[in-house]
Amino acid sequence: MSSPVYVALDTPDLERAKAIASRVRNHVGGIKLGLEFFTANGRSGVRDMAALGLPIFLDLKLHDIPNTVGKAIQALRALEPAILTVHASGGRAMMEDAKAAAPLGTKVVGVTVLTSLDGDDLASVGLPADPHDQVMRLTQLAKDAGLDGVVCSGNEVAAARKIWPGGFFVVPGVRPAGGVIGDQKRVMTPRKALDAGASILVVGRPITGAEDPDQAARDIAATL
Ligand SMILES: O=c1ccn([C@@H]2O[C@H](COP(=O)(O)O)[C@@H](O)[C@H]2O)c(=O)[nH]1
Repeated sequence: MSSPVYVALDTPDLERAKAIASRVRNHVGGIKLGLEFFTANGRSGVRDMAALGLPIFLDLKLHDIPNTVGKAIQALRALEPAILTVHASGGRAMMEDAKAAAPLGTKVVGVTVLTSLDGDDLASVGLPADPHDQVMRLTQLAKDAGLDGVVCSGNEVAAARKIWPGGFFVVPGVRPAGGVIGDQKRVMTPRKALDAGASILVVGRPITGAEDPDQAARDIAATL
């Protein structure tokens, strides 16, 4: 069975992304490319990374009016990513258009509440100050809109799975015990996040920022 770990290659440097991916490829299940990589390297960069042979998670977190998001996804269709993200807070119509525009084999998942946010952050933008409630609300909305799953933290995944037993749950904010937290506020260890119901785990800096990324990926894999 392939690893549930997707390594987040958050760099604008194509050669660095390729080098890390080549080093860790036997200990991860896929590659996650986000805005930093995509704005620097575009679709050709994604194709170069896909040539390494691992599934591609294109984490662009699209968030705009339904027509714009749908057209943006149409422009990405040829890349056939395994997973693609939109913000669930963009609303039901936006998510419906996103799913309709995506290739059949692409899982479209809705970002609920970013793992870098806590209750105070939510209150400061006028949302209910409980990440848990907001994640549940957006999980239900994503399900109703026909998406494939959601992104949430390990703290909410068990409850979200109760709402959506067949959903695909992406959990970032994953930190091996004792690791550096950085800008992440809602975190969990890889083992606990899987036990709580994550379908896949997203791990960036604990692997890419390690002195030996290969060993860091092995160490995480050994805990799963
Ligand atoms: O809520 C979210 C959604 C996406 N992410 C992305 O995951 C990785 C996490 O990187 P780390 O270095 O392991 O913190 C990063 O690419 C984010 O854009 C997230 O962290 N939280």
